[in-house]
Amino acid sequence: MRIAVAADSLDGVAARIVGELRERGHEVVTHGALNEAERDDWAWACEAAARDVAEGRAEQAVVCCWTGTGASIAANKVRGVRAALCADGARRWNDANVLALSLRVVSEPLLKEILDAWFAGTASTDPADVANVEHLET
Ligand SMILES: O=C(CO)[C@H](O)[C@H](O)COP(=O)(O)O
Repeated sequence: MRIAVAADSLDGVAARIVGELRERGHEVVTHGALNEAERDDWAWACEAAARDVAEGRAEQAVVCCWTGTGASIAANKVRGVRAALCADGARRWNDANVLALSLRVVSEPLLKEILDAWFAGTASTDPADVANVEHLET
């Protein structure tokens, strides 16, 4: 899978995310502090990763800032993106296509668990769940 990853700093598990995804066989596109050619402020970096998903250059994205909050806000302003701030059930109930992480809170062991759960998860096909997700596009 092609995955866009954005972070506003190299603190915490930021660089580890890229390594973990590559070890799982994914192709990674980097933004922000992970890409020296780009602006590293969270509002710009996380929007760029979200646009990769919305415009078909990536299937999923992982966006990070210190709290994860700004990352999720920046990603969710992009139409077609459903960013979840590291929340239980995000893939199944919300068909989320962007994972937002807090670099402050997430340890390396927790990062591995989150990435395993995220990429093993699939969206619910229950009509009520599908209707909720479709309504987000309207
Ligand atoms: O969590 C964040 C935004 O939600 C930022 O990572 C945090 O505010 C730090 O930003 P900066 O390094 O630019 O001061």
